[in-house]
Amino acid sequence: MQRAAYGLAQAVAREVKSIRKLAGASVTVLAGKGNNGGDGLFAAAILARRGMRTTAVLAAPAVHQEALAAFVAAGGRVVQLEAGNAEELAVLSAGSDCIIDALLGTGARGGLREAPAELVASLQELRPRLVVACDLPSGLDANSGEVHWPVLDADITVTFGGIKAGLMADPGEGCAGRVELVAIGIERSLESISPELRRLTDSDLGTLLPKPGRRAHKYSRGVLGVVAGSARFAGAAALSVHAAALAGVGMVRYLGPQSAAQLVLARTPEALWETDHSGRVQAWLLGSGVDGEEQLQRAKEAGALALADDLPVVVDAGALSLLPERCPAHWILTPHAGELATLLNSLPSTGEVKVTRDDVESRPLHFVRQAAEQTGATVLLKGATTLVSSPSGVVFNQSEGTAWMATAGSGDVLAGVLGALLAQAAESIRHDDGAYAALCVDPADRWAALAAVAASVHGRAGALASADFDGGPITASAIAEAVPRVIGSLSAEYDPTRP
Ligand SMILES: NC(=O)C1=CN([C@@H]2O[C@H](COP(=O)(O)OP(=O)(O)OC[C@H]3O[C@@H](n4cnc5c(N)ncnc54)[C@H](OP(=O)(O)O)[C@@H]3O)[C@@H](O)[C@H]2O)[C@@H](O)CC1
Ligand SMILES: [K+]
Repeated sequence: MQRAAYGLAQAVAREVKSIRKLAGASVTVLAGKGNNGGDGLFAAAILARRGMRTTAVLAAPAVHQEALAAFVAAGGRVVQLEAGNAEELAVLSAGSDCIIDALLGTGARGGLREAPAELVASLQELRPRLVVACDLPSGLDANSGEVHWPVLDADITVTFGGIKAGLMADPGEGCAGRVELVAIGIERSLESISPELRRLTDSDLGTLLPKPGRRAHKYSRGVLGVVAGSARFAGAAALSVHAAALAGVGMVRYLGPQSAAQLVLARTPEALWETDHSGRVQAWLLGSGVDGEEQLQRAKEAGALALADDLPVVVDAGALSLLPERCPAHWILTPHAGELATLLNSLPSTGEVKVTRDDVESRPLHFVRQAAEQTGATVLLKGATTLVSSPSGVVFNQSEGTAWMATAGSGDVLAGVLGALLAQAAESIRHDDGAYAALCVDPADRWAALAAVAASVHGRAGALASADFDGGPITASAIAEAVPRVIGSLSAEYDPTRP
């Protein structure tokens, strides 16, 4: 507890010092009855000894006794939250330079209630200057990221021992601000526990990104078959094919109506327009912008071929209604929240109660796992934080993008990037050359890991494209154009171990 409190106090002191002098600055700790409140009070005691004006708002009649005694001994002021004074204390708290939210931690059941809920709801409206959450924002479920409102949005969450899954999955991640990890001596014992969620780092991405061998040629690099776009949504075809080409695929075979093919070839002359399914491919991308009987039929035929040949497939948008009864794990579905709700409702196993888009947005981790388990496919749920669930229940998540990426065509670019990675890795991933094993990714979860690589590359490309405009808005085309730079920055030019 002392290590946790010290780490929390250090983070608060650093942040306050970036705005004003520490001595004389004010901090209010909102303290609940459990050890989370204890951490907050011990941290505030350290800050009081460093010259800060400290106030503790006690949210329960009895709080951590030792921590309260330390706080009082350090000169802290104590006020008791009661029915009737929540608004007054919200105004008092919002006037301080920093608020530490230590109401509830990992021992919470459900969210804030009664006076603490009123206090936090009022505070949220008052927009405090700086909020630091102790371990996690109070009201957030540490294991799932589900949120019991009201929650005080944090600028920084200082979390102890390990990053909780709830800080990496929406909507929780959206309330947590920047997450900082403080070591408290339990890290070794956590190593044997398999994590609820995995996030790939720069070096993981560098390891898993497919790279050509030195004597590679276009066919050995992987060919992607694409059934995307339609006369109505020709742009989706152009974007997904272009993104696939930029993500390093050996070649793209495009199947679709002439009007869409013209746009595809104008944008990506490297692609081939095919009029039947006979050309060899290593992976398929089906569905982005697919509309109308004729193009749906092409997607269906490609899906049947992929099943027969045991090839990996990206199943996007319009093709999500074409799933076989049971998909293999190397079929990667890429729905957004609304599409995932529709997909779940179409499955016989979902039952009577319909899933809505709001349900998926409130419990994305739960529903992405459910979809993967019920379909047998790997499911990539698009969002500010993208979650990828393997049918085994192992979930990866990546969150490198920017809000500007919520723009038309962004999903088509992601589908293209993922298709390109699948085509390149289709062979090597099955007999892992060591890369997946080195990262402790089970064979069953390799497809999910590769999909997470695609989500990360896409997110990073969006962030990079926006940075080119000083953080300004971007188009889906700009995301695609940034993909080679992201891949270049993460991986070597070629793999010396491959022919
Ligand atoms: N684990 C570790 O190794 C370390 C943990 N550390 C710290 O401990 C924190 C976990 O502490 P914790 O277990 O005391 O839980 P916490 O959330 O503070 O209090 C829960 C208490 O409140 C109550 N309560 C429950 N729900 C409620 C609700 N909705 N509304 C109101 N009350 C509610 C419930 O009491 P009950 O009502 O059951 O009597 C329960 O006893 C963790 O987040 C981290 O900060 C660090 O110091 C480092 C080492
Ligand atoms: K907290």
